[in-house]
Amino acid sequence: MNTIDQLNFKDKKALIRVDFNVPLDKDFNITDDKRMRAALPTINKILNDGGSVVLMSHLGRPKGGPEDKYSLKHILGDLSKILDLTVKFAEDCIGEDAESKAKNLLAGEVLLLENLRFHPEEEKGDVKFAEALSKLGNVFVNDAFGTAHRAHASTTIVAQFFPDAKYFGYLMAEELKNAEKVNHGAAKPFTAIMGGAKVSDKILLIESLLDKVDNLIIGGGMAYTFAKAQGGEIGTSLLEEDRMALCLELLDKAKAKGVNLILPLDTIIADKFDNEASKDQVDTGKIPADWMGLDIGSKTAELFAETIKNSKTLLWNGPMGVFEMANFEQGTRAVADAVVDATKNGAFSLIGGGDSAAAIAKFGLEDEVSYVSTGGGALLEYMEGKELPGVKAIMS
Ligand SMILES: Nc1ncnc2c1ncn2[C@@H]1O[C@H](COP(=O)(O)OP(=O)(O)OP(=O)(O)O)[C@@H](O)[C@H]1O
Ligand SMILES: O=C(O)[C@H](O)COP(=O)(O)O
Repeated sequence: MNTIDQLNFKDKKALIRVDFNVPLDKDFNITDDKRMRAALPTINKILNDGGSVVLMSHLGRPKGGPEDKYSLKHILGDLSKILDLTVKFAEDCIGEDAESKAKNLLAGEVLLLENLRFHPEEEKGDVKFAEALSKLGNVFVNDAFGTAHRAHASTTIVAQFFPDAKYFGYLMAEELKNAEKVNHGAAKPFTAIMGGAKVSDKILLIESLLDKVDNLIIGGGMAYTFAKAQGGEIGTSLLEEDRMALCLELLDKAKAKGVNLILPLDTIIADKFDNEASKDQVDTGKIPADWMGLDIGSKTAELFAETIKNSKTLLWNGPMGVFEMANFEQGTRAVADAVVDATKNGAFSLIGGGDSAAAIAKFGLEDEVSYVSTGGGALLEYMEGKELPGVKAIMS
């Protein structure tokens, strides 16, 4: 793998694609800076070699033009603090000002470019736009694992302007190494834990996992569509009616492939979507009308934990309930604790997806699992067996 270890960056100007798409609150405070910290080893290696760094990223999903709330200037202060130097800023990611700031950058200095997605050409993968970006450095480094599934100008197309000078950053290499441990040659028993809101987001992943795993645990909002498809009553719980037939198909496929597909037995129900709602615990297929399932029940938590603790490889994507509300976080916490126990007993545990990573961070367990990915969609697509365009562009 072509990583930055193969180059001494002395007097080089590295154009680095990072994924600084971090969550901001309404006052533009960063609520989780993990993705920024994860890029530090790459940036520091280049600076320590005596090189300079031009950072490019997107933030959010602007509608094709500048929008203040998506400006990367909001993260400039934190980035300077984390790097312990004053990061410079270019108010447009291409053009004269960016070019002259990049050109005048001295060894040890860092320039951050404004949000790439303020130009619609970025998401279109426009070649001219990519060429304009390529003028800002003489080596291209891709360290944006979280965005590697997008064939955008800065993640993919720009690489063609650096045929002999394109490298993976350390984060990218680490993410791929850990994802690979699960994707190929995972130690058995291999258990995947799927949760989150929707079946439709995870269909391809579930289908591809059925060829690899011994156990497939399904919790979270998506479990109610399975319950309803099996003839259960689910009240006002999350339901994707048009996916019920598919759920039955997945159950059949799991059976045919000898995969132990485990669904919730019981559910914590609420009379409204509110932390202060009235609560009760019932069997998953017997939820009264007007009540909704917001977490797995205690029997289910025990059942899931038992399977998890007996596993040697674990992939977890998606929370078991509405973990953001303290009264409905128990199931997710129980699964997190079981993943930690299994890891202590020698299992390899990979946590992926924005919300599962947020849950693990909320419980303070980030250092107790094997690896927490910075990727959401990118990790899912990789696990589905798709080639990531951002990765391919460096390899080819
Ligand atoms: N029973 C439920 N009812 C309603 N919402 C739920 C339920 N269980 C989980 N959720 C919600 O699902 C959301 C997470 O779903 P999502 O599919 O986005 O998870 P993820 O795969 O971890 O993250 P991402 O795909 O964003 O990287 C959380 O906000 C959580 O509150
Ligand atoms: O948060 C992510 O998953 C990445 O930054 C990609 O963002 P996108 O889904 O808006 O392309």
